[in-house]
This record gives sequence, structure tokens and C-alpha cells, in this order.
Amino acid sequence: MALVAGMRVGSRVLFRPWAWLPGAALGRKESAARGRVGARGFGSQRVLVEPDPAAGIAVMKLKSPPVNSLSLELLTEFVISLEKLENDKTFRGIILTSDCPGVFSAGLDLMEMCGKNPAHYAEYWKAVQELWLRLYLSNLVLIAAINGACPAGGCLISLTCDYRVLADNPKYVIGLNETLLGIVAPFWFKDTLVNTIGHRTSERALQLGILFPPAEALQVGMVDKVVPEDQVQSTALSVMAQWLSIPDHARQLTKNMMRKATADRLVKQRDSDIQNFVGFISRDSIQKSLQVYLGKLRQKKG
Ligand SMILES: CCCCC/C=C/C(=O)SCCNC(=O)CCNC(=O)[C@H](O)C(C)(C)COP(=O)(O)OP(=O)(O)OC[C@H]1O[C@@H](n2cnc3c(N)ncnc32)[C@H](O)[C@@H]1OP(=O)(O)O
Repeated sequence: MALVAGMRVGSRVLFRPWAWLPGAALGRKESAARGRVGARGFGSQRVLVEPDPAAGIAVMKLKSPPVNSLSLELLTEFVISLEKLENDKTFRGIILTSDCPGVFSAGLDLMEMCGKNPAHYAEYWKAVQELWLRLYLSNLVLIAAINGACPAGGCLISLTCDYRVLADNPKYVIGLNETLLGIVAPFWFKDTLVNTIGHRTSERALQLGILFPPAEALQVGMVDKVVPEDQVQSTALSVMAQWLSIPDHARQLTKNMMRKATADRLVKQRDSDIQNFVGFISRDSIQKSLQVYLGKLRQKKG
């Protein structure tokens, strides 16, 4: 089946924001062969990939200073790196972490959602959806090694992982704090949280926009383990070894069984979800809220 900017995964056609990139028109086999990751690191400007082919894993580090906010560029590079690893049968797991000190990811890039036109908002939201779908349905074992603050979209990324290890630092808060910005987490952010910490805790966390410090995050189940900062990476590696001891086909089918219905809800209404986002974010009142929030972030420094 010929698809110009879409790729069939199961019964889904996924958007390919990088379809214009050199090599994108190659056949799957040729492309996979050329793109084989091997033992040397690869990546892009904003996403570093450190492969360990012998162990079947790669460490993926977000590197978009100062705070790994999820710009269109970072989202696109993230998806490309993920696809490379997914297509290379050497790899069974990814440890996802940050290369920016003190911040895992500041979430969606507020500059992408302020003062732009509807076409830009639509393109941006499609890229956010795409990253979520790819991460949430990934066949690989994904472990989040959370070595910094993890609000909103940063938290969402970690929630798509199979396991979360958080560094024990009171500044490293985690949660979906959208209401604090005067915006609303969409249904698939909410579903991802409910699937992780349950309905009642999610309702309270979402309405109040709670950013949980490590001990509370552990208590509500937002993360699976809290460890001293210098042990985040080693803990993620030992957790990975445990997950990789399970036969892939059985684990993957089980993961898919647990997650498919949630992902399908978005797949079935991607376009209307984009329209909702564009309509909501374009409102004058929402633009004003975001500007006020950005102003507060900047003031914090002064
Ligand atoms: C409408 C549909 C719903 C959409 C769903 C939305 C999801 C989201 O993810 S919205 C984004 C929510 N994110 C946040 O609330 C986090 C905001 N940032 C912070 O709280 C902090 O920056 C921090 C804890 C992540 C890091 O603190 P610190 O190390 O002290 O760094 P600074 O606050 O000084 O920030 C440095 C620099 O970066 C800018 N910045 C921070 N976050 C974002 C962001 N999400 N998008 C764009 N830019 C961001 C910040 O303004 C500073 O900029 P300059 O002042 O120009 O240096």
C-alpha cells in the first residue's frame, strides 16, 4: 500500500511529520537497513541516543535546553529516533531520560501555543498526538528515568512508559498541572493518568493541577520507585533487565491488550480532537491565561 505521509501500524495510519526527510521514500527494508542503529550513538540535535546493542537497549536523552519543552522540532526528532529503534530488531527496550539538569521535560512548549495561527496549532497538536500514540503503543519496554521536574506534557510522556523511576529531590515534582495554566488536559491525557493511578486520585489531581513531590508521587502510584538521584540510571537498568526477562511476544500482546482501547479512542477522533484543540487554544481568554502564566515564569527569575 502506497502512503505518502502515513504509515500503517496494525489497522492505524500514523502521521509522518518527517515524510519529507531524505530516505523517507525508501522501502521499509532498505530504510531499516540504512537506518540500523549499531553500536555507535546516533540521534539528532535534540534527542541523543546511546545504544547498547549487546544488551538490546538504548538510552534516549532529551536535550533541548533549557527545559526540554516539547517544541515541534523536539516532538519530530523524538518520533524519528523512536521509529529507528522500533524498526531495528536489535532493540527491546529504551530508557528515557533528560540531558537537561534538573528538568525531565517542562511539557508542551508554551511558545507553540501562543500567538500562532490555527494551521500552526493544528500541525503542533497532530505532532503531540503522534508522539503519544507511538509511545503508548510501543512494542519496546519503555522505562522513564525521571531526573528532574516533570510537569504536564513531561508527565504525560513518563506515563506512557511501562515503569517510572523518579529521583528523590523535592524540586522534581510530577503531575498534570494544566488547570493551573487555565487550560484543560484533553481526554487522552486524562485516560493515561486514570489508567495509572485510578479514577478518584486522577480526578483530584487533575482538578487541582497537583504537582506531586517524590514521596507523594510514589504513594499515589504516579511513579513506581523513588531513589537517590545518583541511582536513577542504575535502577532503571536493573528494572529494564527484569522486564526483558519476559518473552517479548507475551509481554507485547499483554501490553497491547491493556492499552489498545485507550489509544483507539484517540485514533477514532484525531481530527475532531485537533479541531477542539485549535478552537480552545485560539480563544482570546486562553491566550491571555497562557501569556499571564509565561509572564509569571519569567518573573520568577527577576
Ligand atoms: C489546551 C489543551 C491542553 C494542552 C495540554 C498542555 C500541556 C502542557 O504541557 S502545558 C505546559 C505546562 N508546563 C508547565 O507548567 C511547566 C512550566 N515550567 C516550569 O514550571 C519550570 O520552567 C520548570 C520547573 C520546568 C523548570 O524550572 P527552572 O529550571 O527554574 O527554569 P525556568 O522556569 O527559569 O525556565 C527556563 C526558561 O524556560 C521557559 N519555559 C519553562 N517552561 C516552558 C514551557 N513549557 N514552554 C516554553 N517555555 C518554557 C521559561 O519561561 C524560561 O524562559 P526565559 O525566561 O526566556 O529564560
